[in-house]
This record gives sequence, C-alpha cells and structure tokens, in this order.
Amino acid sequence: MYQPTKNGFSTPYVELDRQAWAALRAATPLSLTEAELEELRGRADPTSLDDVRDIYLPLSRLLNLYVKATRQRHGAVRDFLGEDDRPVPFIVGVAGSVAVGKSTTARLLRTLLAQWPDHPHVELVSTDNFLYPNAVLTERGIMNRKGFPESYDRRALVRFVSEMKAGAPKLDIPVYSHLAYDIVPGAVQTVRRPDILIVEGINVLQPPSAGRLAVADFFDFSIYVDARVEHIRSWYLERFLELRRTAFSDPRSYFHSMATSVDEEEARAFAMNTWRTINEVNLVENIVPTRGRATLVLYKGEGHRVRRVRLRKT
Ligand SMILES: Nc1ncnc2c1ncn2[C@@H]1O[C@H](COP(=O)(O)OP(=O)(O)O)[C@@H](O)[C@H]1O
Ligand SMILES: CC(C)(COP(=O)(O)O)[C@@H](O)C(=O)NCCC(=O)O
Repeated sequence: MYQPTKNGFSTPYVELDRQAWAALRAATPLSLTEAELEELRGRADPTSLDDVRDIYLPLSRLLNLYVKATRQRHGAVRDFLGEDDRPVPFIVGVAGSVAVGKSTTARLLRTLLAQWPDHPHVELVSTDNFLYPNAVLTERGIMNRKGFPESYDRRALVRFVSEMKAGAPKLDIPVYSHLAYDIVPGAVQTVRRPDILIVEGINVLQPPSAGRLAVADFFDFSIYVDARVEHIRSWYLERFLELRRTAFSDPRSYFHSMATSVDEEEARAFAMNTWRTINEVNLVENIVPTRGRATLVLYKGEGHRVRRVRLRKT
C-alpha cells in the first residue's frame, strides 16, 4: 500500500472508519426493503439493511456526484469539438476475490443507483460471460485456471466495454451459467445503452499488457472489495457447503455429484483444494496486486461487515 511521505503532502487517499463513512450518506434516503435486499444478496452473504444504510448509500451518493461531474466534463469536450449532445454511459468496475461478495455489492449498487432520477437505467455485466467455454479451456490445458486472466476472452471484453463507452445502442454478449459451470451455447445477454454500466469480475482492474487497452481504461470509477484471505477462504467454503445443500442437488449442476455421491467431509476437502490451488493462487498473484488501482476500497472483516473505506481523492 502507498506509504505517506513525511513532508505533509502525504497521500491522495483518505481512509475512513465505518462510522465516519456512514455519516457521508447525508440525506440519501433508504428506500430498499428487507425483502428486496433478500433478493439482491448472494448465497450465505449476511449483508444487512444496516450495511446498506452505512456503506452503500454513501457510495451511491458519491457515485451520483461523480456521474454529474463526468457528464459536465464530457459536455466540455463536446463543446470544444463542436459536437452534438450524445449519451455516454458512466462505467463502474467492481473487483475482488472469488467469494468476497462482489456480486452482492454490484447488484445493490445497480438497484440504489437506479433510484436517482439522474440515471435510472443501470445495467450490470459480470465478466464470467467472457470466460472461454470449458471446451476451449480444456483444449488449451487451462481448465484448472478458470478465473485467471488467460481464461477470459479479454479482447471481446475490451471490445464490448469500449463499444458501450462509444455509445453503442445495444450489444449482445455471451452468458455464463454457474449451474452448468460453462458458457451456455447460443445464449445472449442483451445490454441496451445504460446511463451507468457496472462491470463486475475478479480481474477487471488488471493492467493492460504493453501496447494494449484493458477494461479498466474505460472505467470512470472502480471499487475493490477486500478482506483477509482467511475470511474469504471461509466464505468460499461456507458458500460451497450451502450450494451443496441447494443448487448442487439440481441434476443439471456441474457439481451434482458433490450433493449426491460424497459426504460433507469429502465435499469440504474438494472445495478446500479448489480454493487453495485455483482461487487463492489467483487472488495472491493477480487480484490483490490490482487493489491500488481502485478508486475506492471496501475493507470487510468477520461476517462480510465493512469496517473501513479507502477513497482516492484525486
Ligand atoms: N458453483 C456455483 N453454483 C451456483 N452459483 C454459484 C457457484 N459459484 C458461485 N456462485 C454464485 O455466483 C455469484 C458470483 O460468485 P463469485 O464470482 O465467487 O463472486 P462474489 O462472491 O465475489 O460475488 C455468487 O452470487 C455466487 O453465489
Ligand atoms: C466464474 C469465476 C471464475 C468468477 O468469474 P468472474 O465473474 O469474477 O469473472 C469463479 O466463480 C469460478 O468458477 N472459479 C473457478 C474455481 C471454482 O470453481 O471456484
């Protein structure tokens, strides 16, 4: 992490504890109900209405200010070029480990941001839609690297985000199914030009390779959801065991045998091995090193509770 220097002009970041951050909600109203929150949060994710109030409403307020300021900047460039008014989606990236709760954060933001009359149309895209199909990963010998940068069609992902930013009215993208653990052949998600596009995925803050562009180059704001490895490991395990009791019992689930043919101890050992050999390696090698690039970091402790927030001011 960036260390402040001793000359007083210490750091472009500000770090706030939960209470100080919560106060920045100002007058932003809480209009989400417990039932709506239940729909939005992920499996085994205890995010509460207190968290919405303390963490996500201030964030929604900050993003609303960012959107307005960014529109002004676009207007200035248009005036300079003598161009007509043209809608440009504001793009938010949400990064962090597998099982850290990115999708809950992203879904909550989609709902809260859409409540502002300034930007009612918010679209959410998960980067898993840009994973190569299992057949391609197997052919390339990287089926055990799912989630690593090379397991994504990064060119297609960058093309999608850059075309959205350029104002494309509607784009179709592939669809990934966690149930099938694969890309669904022939399925598409249609993304219509939104006011705000949220792009959520473990690798969205990856820097570009030399001479290329990365998705993060198109972000107007980015969020990194952070927690200690030991916490994330236990959230991954808990979720796997919860999925074993629920989603995996569907015969179409890729992990069906985990629900029917092995006992809980074996399932736990399988999940632990997947965590240790794939997700933790990816976290340490590829994901944590991108944290410094985020505009905002949410630091979670025990039970997914956000304890601190770091914001890059400039
Ligand atoms: N094997 C699985 N079967 C069904 N759903 C899953 C499976 N793995 C993950 N999910 C769901 O997919 C979503 C994304 O998970 P993940 O990429 O680990 O990110 P995060 O936990 O940070 O949101 C979560 O809502 C999770 O509950
Ligand atoms: C699909 C994922 C790579 C997450 O992708 P993302 O939406 O972050 O791009 C991840 O959920 C996953 O399946 N990892 C592979 C190892 C595992 O089964 O946990």
